[in-house]
Amino acid sequence: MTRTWTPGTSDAALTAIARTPRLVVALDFDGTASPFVLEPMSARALPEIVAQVERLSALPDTVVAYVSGRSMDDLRVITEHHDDSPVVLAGSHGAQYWYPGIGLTEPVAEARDAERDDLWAAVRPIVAKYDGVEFEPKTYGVGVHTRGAAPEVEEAVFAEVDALVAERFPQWRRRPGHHVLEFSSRAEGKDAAMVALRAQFDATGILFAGDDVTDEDAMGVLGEGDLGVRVGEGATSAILRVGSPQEIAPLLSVVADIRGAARE
Ligand SMILES: O=P(O)(O)OC[C@H]1O[C@H](O[C@H]2O[C@H](CO)[C@@H](O)[C@H](O)[C@H]2O)[C@H](O)[C@@H](O)[C@@H]1O
Repeated sequence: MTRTWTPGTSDAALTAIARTPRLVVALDFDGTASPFVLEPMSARALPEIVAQVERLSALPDTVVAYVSGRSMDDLRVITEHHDDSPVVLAGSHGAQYWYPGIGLTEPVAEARDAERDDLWAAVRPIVAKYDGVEFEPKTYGVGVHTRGAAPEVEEAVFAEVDALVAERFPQWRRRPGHHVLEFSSRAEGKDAAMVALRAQFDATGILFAGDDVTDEDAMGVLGEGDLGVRVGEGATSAILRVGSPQEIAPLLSVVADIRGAARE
């Protein structure tokens, strides 16, 4: 049963995750660390969340990761990430990883670049026909954005792209999101990212926060000792729910306060 967390209140689940011996704090980016904006590459994490990410990253046995559907190159830009950062990145819904001291890890499977280029070439003219619809090239596929489009336009362009992919690229994974429809040649979801981060850092607990359908892949593999936090409305298997990205900063602050005090 999901319960709503209100900033300024205590919660046993936050206390428990803060006290886990080796903690990974994994944050979805768009809609969780960053409020939605019209232009995808202008999205940035809220400054108050960045401050808590820095606090948590400085604590012993504590790792912070952004786990996103963005391609890694774009994720590094919008998180203002640098080569000396302690922050881990998982991009392309868990198909790409950047670790401190290691950098970008090798892809675990071949990219299907030629097929992806064919997909781009087929999708671009569809997108161009509709007002307010944008094309996002992605390392393993494509995103079709409709945040700036009328509802009937969104319905029409998604139907047309769906029909194209069903006919020519039927194996590609479909992911609907907030005013975006994506297709990827890679099957990994954020569940894979939880497995990878747990193994990489020998985590005894993962705090994962996310706002979207794709984030429920991650929520679904959290277990005893972990904590899922859903941002905003929607069906979820998370333990806690907050109203908006603005409530993620106080939540992280509670965890950092308890964890910092326990390690003094
Ligand atoms: O896994 P996430 O980090 O949540 O990424 C999911 C998709 O987010 C991006 O699109 C969303 O955010 C945009 C910027 O705020 C917004 O304009 C758009 O309407 C949203 O759907 C991103 O562009 C996609 O590549 C991500 O997969």
